[in-house]
Amino acid sequence: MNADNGPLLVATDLRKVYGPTPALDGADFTIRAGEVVAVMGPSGSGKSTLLHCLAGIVRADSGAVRYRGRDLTAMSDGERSALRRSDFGFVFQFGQLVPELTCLENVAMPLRLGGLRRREAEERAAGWLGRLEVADIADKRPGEVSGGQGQRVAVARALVGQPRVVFADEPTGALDSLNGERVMRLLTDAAHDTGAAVVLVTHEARVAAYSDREVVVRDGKSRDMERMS
Ligand SMILES: Nc1ncnc2c1ncn2[C@@H]1O[C@H](COP(=O)(O)OP(=O)(O)OP(=O)(O)O)[C@@H](O)[C@H]1O
Repeated sequence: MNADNGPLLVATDLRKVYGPTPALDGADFTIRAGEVVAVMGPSGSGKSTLLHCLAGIVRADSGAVRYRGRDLTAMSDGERSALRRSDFGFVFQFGQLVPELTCLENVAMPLRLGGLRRREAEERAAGWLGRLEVADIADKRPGEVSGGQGQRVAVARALVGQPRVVFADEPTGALDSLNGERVMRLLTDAAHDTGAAVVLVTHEARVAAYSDREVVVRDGKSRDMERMS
């Protein structure tokens, strides 16, 4: 199904309430392999909740999330975490690197957790640091590098395991515009090269400009024109 670039991840009529607050109120979403889709909308509209449901971090109250034909909402917690580790990568706004580890060790960590030997994991991690143009800070700890460098390390860590989908929630939110654009260019180039899809939550038009397509969320509702029957 995906070999011919069919939908990779499809969400239908997602609903989620937090107490009296409807965070999602009938949200649809579709992404294909290799596509970069920006999820846009005002603050509090439900963008992050949608991303968390798509990634299987949060379970929607109703609606379906199908990933390569499998319904995420019907999986056990263990199955969903295994899927997240094997198929998904994550980049958040900040605070995602382990402060005690070097940048190289941070990037190698997903591979080490997957059972790869240290030497091979670190060789691959070094390759990704080079690709993200931060090879020179491999031995520094996250507290010793700039915000832009740290985000490039986080992107390397998200991509090192060759995920099929990268979930990025305001990945440039803490960066100035020059560094933000650099991170977006490196993230989208790397994703296009590896064929990974990117779900990019942002409220900034200049960040969304790096996407192939935009989905707008308003009051927990999203319209996805690409939705397949
Ligand atoms: N864990 C939670 N507990 C309670 N309410 C929540 C929780 N997560 C989200 N909400 C509420 O759900 C609604 C949607 O939040 P969400 O974070 O998805 O919006 P957003 O569009 O990503 O916002 P922002 O752009 O400000 O990050 C908001 O009213 C928010 O307060």
